[in-house]
Amino acid sequence: MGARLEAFLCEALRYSSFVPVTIPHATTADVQLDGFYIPRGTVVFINQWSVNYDPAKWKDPHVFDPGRFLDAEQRLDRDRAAGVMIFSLGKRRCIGDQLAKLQLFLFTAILLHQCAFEPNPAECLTMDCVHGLALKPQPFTVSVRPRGESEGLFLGQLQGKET
Ligand code: HEM
Repeated sequence: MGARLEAFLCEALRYSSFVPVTIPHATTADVQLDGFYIPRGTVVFINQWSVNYDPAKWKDPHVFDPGRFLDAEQRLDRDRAAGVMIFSLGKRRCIGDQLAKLQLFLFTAILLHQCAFEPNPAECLTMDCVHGLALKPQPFTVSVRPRGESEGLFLGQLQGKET
């Protein structure tokens, strides 16, 4: 279960690429890179979206497929997971990446364990987003209800039993 959730989150980060380009930086010296000359003081971004949708790196990049991160034994393929670029690269890469991944895992696991989600049938779901430094989903509504009431799966009930 843990590996499947991790794979799902990797694919959500790759597919959404919700930080499509990184914070701008500038070169501090003239740079020669892959045949390109970049003069000192040039503003540069990393296009994370293009890395996450590179067909040479990802099979069918426009398909949402968490299974691409699982190996034959259904374990998380850590090399492949590390290939997703959302926290940038280099000296100024995000320092909160491990904390962010941990929070995403716990947050999603608890929500999925405790709640059932249903989309609003009156709304048409879309991957179109509101553009900015980070991409945000278009406004949408969702029904959330507690899961497993009769089975006593609620966190509060479980905690109540322990005390
Ligand atoms: C999924 C969540 C997150 C994403 C996608 C993300 C992504 C990024 C990106 C793309 C950068 C820019 C790197 C660059 O300048 O090239 C960045 C920088 C940074 N992030 Fe995050 N971040 C996330 C969560 C967090 C968290 C939870 C923290 C702190 C606890 C954090 C702290 C920082 C800091 C301090 C920088 C600036 C690093 C520097 O300029 O040296 N981030 N992040």
